[in-house]
Amino acid sequence: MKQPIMVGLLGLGTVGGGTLRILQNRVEDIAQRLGRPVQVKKVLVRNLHKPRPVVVDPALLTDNPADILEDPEISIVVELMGGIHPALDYIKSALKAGKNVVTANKDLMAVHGRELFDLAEAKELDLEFEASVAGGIPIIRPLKVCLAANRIEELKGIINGTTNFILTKMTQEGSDFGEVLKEAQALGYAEADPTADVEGLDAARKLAIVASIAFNSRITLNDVYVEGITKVTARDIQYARQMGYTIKLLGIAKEIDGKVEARVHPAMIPDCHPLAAVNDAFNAIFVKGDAVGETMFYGRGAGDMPTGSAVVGDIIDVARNIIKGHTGRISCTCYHQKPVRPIGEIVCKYFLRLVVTEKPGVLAAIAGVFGDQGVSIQTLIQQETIGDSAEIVLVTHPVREDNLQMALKILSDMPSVERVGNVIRVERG
Ligand SMILES: NC(=O)C1=CN([C@@H]2O[C@H](COP(=O)(O)OP(=O)(O)OC[C@H]3O[C@@H](n4cnc5c(N)ncnc54)[C@H](OP(=O)(O)O)[C@@H]3O)[C@@H](O)[C@H]2O)C=CC1
Ligand SMILES: N[C@@H](CC=O)C(=O)O
Ligand code: NA
Repeated sequence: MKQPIMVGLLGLGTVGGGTLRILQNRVEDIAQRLGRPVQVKKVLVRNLHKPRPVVVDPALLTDNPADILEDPEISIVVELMGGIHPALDYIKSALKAGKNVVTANKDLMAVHGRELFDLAEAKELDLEFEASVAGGIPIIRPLKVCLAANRIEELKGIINGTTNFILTKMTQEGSDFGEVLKEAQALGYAEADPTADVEGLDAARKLAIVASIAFNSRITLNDVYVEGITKVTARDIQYARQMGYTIKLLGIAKEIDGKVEARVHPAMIPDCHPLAAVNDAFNAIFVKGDAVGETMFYGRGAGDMPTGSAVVGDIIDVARNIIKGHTGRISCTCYHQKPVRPIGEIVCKYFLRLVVTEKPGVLAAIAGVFGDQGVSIQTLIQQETIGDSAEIVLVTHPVREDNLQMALKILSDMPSVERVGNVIRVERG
């Protein structure tokens, strides 16, 4: 057997554990596929004495990054630590030292992607990151390779497992938000800081990465409009069900008239939409291309083995490129710089819940404000009296977001409007 391809792992937590387990389980098959074995030479961790989720020879573990970054035998560095620092410096050092890189780190790729690609390109090295978006679901390579013939028009999907798990349990079992979040953390779905999941940042990072590839234009985290799920209440879910809708945290990116729109927020989607049936920690992404039409990618978006599956797929691909002497073949595909459409310019329907003082003429006054701002009401769902107040629940016709926000601002300043209960965008499908 020929010399092994040597790998250094940075991190042995949830994803590192899954990755190492798959490499151990598939060692012979991988060697057969490549004609050369892949061997993990060192694994960087913070705490050498912590129990590990996988059987690992203690001699492999190190807490010194130089044992990997400065080892000339290691040709693939696999970064599974997460966060920006020190992961960014380690990846840059690896690339500068001529090592190929595989990473699952969306925090980094959504902000520092350009810089890392420039380094990799200059050295003709691979920088692969399939696990960074939608865990085990193949989406980066399909967009870069299999769908390269298309002009992508739209991407729409559920790209955060933790929030989908929480919303599913709240919808199906009426569970409490905090309890389900703890469960998602125990299952290894959540980020080290789960605020990134529930506030929509994790999904926004993933959307920035896939939108950049889909529209061949660099979209960074700052370009993505973000709202998380913390304001979604049992009452919103109950109204959605009554109307035949399901609430999901969606990532949506579109190119319209040369501008790219990228947003992450809770959305109501019809129960008959395929995304409404994507439950628990599963993810799904719709991609619409001008030649292929609609495609949907579905699977597990988080967890040790599914994410490890994507990481090991990248390792095998990089190893093959090393063997054939053509690393760096598929690099950055952002050769345009398209303007980003501000959220105020989007047009959609809105579900609104307003709490107002119960007295004659209030509904007419609200309708007047909407009329002045060009917001037309499609359906008045409910007007329920609660003590001295009334809850008005309605869905608008499609309207520009700027107009809706102006109407809400005027309404909030009216003494008879006690509060805006919630505003949720309604996606038609
Ligand atoms: N969890 C998931 O389902 C998914 C995660 N990802 C991404 O994968 C990456 C890893 O996530 P996950 O496995 O969940 O994270 P964990 O927190 O479970 O694991 C992180 C690992 O990195 C090590 N580590 C962290 N910081 C340092 C440091 N400064 N020096 C040395 N070692 C360090 C930790 O060491 P020690 O164990 O000693 O503390 C630990 O082994 C992240 O970028 C995440 O966003 C992507 C898709 C899905
Ligand atoms: N925290 C993430 C993990 C995968 O990227 C999620 O919940 O989807
Ligand atoms: Na993926």
